[in-house]
Amino acid sequence: MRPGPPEPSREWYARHMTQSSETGYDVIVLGAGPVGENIADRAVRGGLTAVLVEHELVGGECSYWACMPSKALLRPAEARRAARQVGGAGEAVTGPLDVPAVLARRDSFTSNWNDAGQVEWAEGAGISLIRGHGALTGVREVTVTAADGSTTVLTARHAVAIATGSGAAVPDIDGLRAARPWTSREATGARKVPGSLAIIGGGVVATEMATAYAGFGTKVTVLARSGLLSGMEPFAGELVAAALRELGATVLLGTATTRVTRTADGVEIRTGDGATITAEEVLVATGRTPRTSGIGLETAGLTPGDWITTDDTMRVPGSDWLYAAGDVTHRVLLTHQGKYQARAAGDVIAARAAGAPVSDAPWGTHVATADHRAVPQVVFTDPQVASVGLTAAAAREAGYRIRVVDYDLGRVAGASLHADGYTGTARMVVDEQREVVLGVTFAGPDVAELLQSATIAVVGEVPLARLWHAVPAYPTVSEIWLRLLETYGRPTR
Ligand SMILES: Cc1cc2nc3c(=O)[nH]c(=O)nc-3n(C[C@H](O)[C@H](O)[C@H](O)COP(=O)(O)OP(=O)(O)OC[C@H]3O[C@@H](n4cnc5c(N)ncnc54)[C@H](O)[C@@H]3O)c2cc1C
Ligand SMILES: NC(=O)c1ccc[n+]([C@@H]2O[C@H](COP(=O)([O-])OP(=O)(O)OC[C@H]3O[C@@H](n4cnc5c(N)ncnc54)[C@H](O)[C@@H]3O)[C@@H](O)[C@H]2O)c1
Repeated sequence: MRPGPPEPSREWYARHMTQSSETGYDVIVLGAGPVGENIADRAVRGGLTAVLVEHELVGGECSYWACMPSKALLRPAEARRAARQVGGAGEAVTGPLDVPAVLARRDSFTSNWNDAGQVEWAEGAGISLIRGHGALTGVREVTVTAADGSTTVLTARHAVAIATGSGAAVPDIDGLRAARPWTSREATGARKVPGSLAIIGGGVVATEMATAYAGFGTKVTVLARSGLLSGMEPFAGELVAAALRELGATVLLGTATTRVTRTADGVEIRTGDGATITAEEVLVATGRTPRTSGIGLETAGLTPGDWITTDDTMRVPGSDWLYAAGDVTHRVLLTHQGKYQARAAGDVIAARAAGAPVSDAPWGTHVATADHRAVPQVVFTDPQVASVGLTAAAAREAGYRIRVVDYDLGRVAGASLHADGYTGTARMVVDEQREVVLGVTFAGPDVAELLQSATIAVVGEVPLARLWHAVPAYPTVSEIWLRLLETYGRPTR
């Protein structure tokens, strides 16, 4: 079962190539994922010309093999669960998921792995596009090799921005590569669901895909070498592990994978404690690797295969023309944060080109300050986990004097109305010295939309005394804010 989109053919490349005699642009952007698109867009809005170089699909990983298809696979089971958790409605939802319909809906979100819509958007935004593999070949110079082997040398008047993203990392586990494992691409692009699926990893991809496939009725086994979602508050991973087990998945924590073998029936996996797990397919979900090989980094004094370090304006230190943003920088591997970096990069490139003032102090127009301590993320498991800012452990490690406030989400009136037997936890991490919120985590059904309130509190460094005046409507789940504030106690200053 090797699902997913076919590689674009030569004819396809030829049909979609933007023919252009123009090879000089103000800005060249390598990689047309969500981040590259936004760098180009901001540069054009700033009065510059920009070209995107893309060797696969315009829209990148997020649109075709990551955010969108994964959420499309998760949402139907979540909607079904939500209805079933409300007495009176649940009785009307008795059948299993219609898996072919779920896959068909997923296909509509990936436009059947056709990027015509995104190409149209780029054209409308005044951005040029060149199909092919791009590589730096000199200062402000990129050479693009098309599928037919022809090359075009592009020169940039102001900047080259690298937004080539990341690919799935396949760790050096005995036999794993030879066993032809699924990566996130096959898991999000599957045409049929396997009867059983083993998942190596305990992070975001592992937990989301375990939730999706368990919801389809696949027999899922998660092999996590430590806990689940280990960078988050501990209760998040515990809640997700319990929910996965309730869905029928086997969750093995503290379990190393030592060998993987493909057999006639699927795969056989040996664990560190000597057990053998069998499954039809194995998904490796153990993090990402930068797409920085074969893109000429050495011409700029950087090391191919490494993540690219930048300053907060996304410029590579020591260079006045080379920028990078998105996954390839390893700052934060999330679409929304990469696009935020892209807006800073596109705007600062335009400002520098115009000789305009650059606002690069923390929280200025041209910097991605939030990357350091105000990153929002939703894990779309069921229950969901939504977090922003520092966890208690990270805040302590950073030297803050903190107070941790926990509250049982199920005790909030709006939550009990939202779902019968609502179970969840909220945590607020407070900087005791300034009495501002450093981080918030919500874990529970449908908490995703609560997150932006927390992000605003963290980024705005809104004093708790003022937050008392942000009154949540009754009876919404947002009343969790009132409960957290009451539990902390009203500041007197
Ligand atoms: C399964 C999964 C689910 C995810 N879900 C979410 C989510 O729900 N929310 C979220 O915020 N993030 C999510 N992410 C992370 C998100 O996908 C990435 O953070 C995001 O795609 C990064 O965008 P990017 O533009 O930096 O890179 P990419 O999306 O990887 O795009 C890079 C582009 O560059 C092109 N390219 C690379 N090298 C070259 C070259 N030499 N020449 C020409 N073109 C080149 C590639 O073909 C690609 O189109 C998920 C990731 C995975 C794996
Ligand atoms: N909803 C979302 O926002 C979303 C969804 C999916 C992915 N993503 C992003 O994509 C990125 C990649 O996700 P991911 O889950 O692959 O990475 P991750 O970093 O979240 O998790 C990697 C997991 O693999 C384990 N691991 C690493 N090396 C291993 C090895 N050699 N053997 C066994 N286990 C090993 C780690 O312990 C961890 O549990 C993440 O940074 C994530 O933020 C985001």
